[in-house]
Amino acid sequence: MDEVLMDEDDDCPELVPIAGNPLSPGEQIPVTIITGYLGAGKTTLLNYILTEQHNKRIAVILNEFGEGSALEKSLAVSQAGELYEEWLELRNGCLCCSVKDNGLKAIENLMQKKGKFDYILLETTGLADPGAVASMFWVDAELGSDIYLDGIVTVIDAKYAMQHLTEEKPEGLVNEAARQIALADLTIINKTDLVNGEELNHLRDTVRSINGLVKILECQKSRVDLSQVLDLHSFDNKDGVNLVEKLQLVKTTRPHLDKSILTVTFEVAGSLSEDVLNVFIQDLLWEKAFQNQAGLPMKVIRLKGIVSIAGKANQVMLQGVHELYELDETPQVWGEEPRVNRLVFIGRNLDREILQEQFISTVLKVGDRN
Ligand SMILES: Nc1nc2c(ncn2[C@@H]2O[C@H](COP(=O)(O)OP(=O)(O)OP(=O)(O)O)[C@@H](O)[C@H]2O)c(=O)[nH]1
Ligand SMILES: [Zn+2]
Repeated sequence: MDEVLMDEDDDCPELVPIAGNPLSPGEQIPVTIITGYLGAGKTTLLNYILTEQHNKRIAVILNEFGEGSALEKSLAVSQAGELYEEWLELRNGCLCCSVKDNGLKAIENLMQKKGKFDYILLETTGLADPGAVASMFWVDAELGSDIYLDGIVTVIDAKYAMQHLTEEKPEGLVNEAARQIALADLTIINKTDLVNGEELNHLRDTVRSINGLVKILECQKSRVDLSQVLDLHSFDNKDGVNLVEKLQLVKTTRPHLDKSILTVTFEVAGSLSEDVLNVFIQDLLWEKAFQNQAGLPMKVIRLKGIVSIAGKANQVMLQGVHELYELDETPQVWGEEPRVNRLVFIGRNLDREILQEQFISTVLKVGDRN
């Protein structure tokens, strides 16, 4: 086991070099964020992935507030069934905060010195907002990092999830368990041994009512098919699945819980001016300018879409997490059929009709329909 030393004069932990292949430039490594409420089964999932037979060299970052020094974070690397462990020493003990300063850099340094990982899994603490962690990796990838965000996986405790989801929060505060589901690209309902079929159905319906986009797996002891967890490509379009087809299957949901998060989706034909589309998104995400019928501001947690930009032959993908969003041209070319913008919003106080009207009046008013 090698020590990772923190140089007092340096923001970045210094890592003890170990022989390995240096990272070849331009090759990006996926990171999957594993989130979920306290005790849901995140660590069980990571341990399962580390010990399961696979041909990937997976680095796992456990972000636990354990006993003992909160300044040490374990970084486990599994290769060909063998487990290596590294320690990341983080200045303020919280990976969510320190990833930004030095954690990410530490991972990159570790790869430079120890050789490339094929995959990184990062467990966030039970109460962390995965959106904040996700945003960092996302922004960093844009800046030419070696790492890209593959997806957010939320582990759900079959027995206690409903209790967590229905917990009353002070006005204005988001229920953390619901937020973790809203942000998920994949949810794993774990501990199905502790509930009956009826309870499981109710939980599944509730998860679906929050996030109309998410894939749901069910298991015990976090034993899931790894091919369903890794390489989701949730933030890019390299999974080979046509996003248009995927988004077409999404339905606007009815909230199961009071004041809860829900999914809203609509489609509008025509092509948009990119500038005006930016105005709409910024009004929604940054200015919180749109209100529902009760006069409450719409708050979007996750946003996904395919839009048609006037003058562009290719489809453009829209992705958003909290206030961060991105428009990205895809390799997919629009066909002969009329172009349709398809958007999916997950958040609070969302009203499909009002949102669609706002979209039409902001974005299509400039008369550049084709
Ligand atoms: N009955 C039952 N218990 C499980 C199952 N999966 C995990 N557990 C247990 O649930 C407890 C919590 O599991 P962890 O994997 O530590 O959960 P975690 O999400 O990492 O927890 P924190 O890091 O504390 O938030 C452990 O005692 C596990 O053994 C399951 O499918 N059924
Ligand atoms: Zn854990």
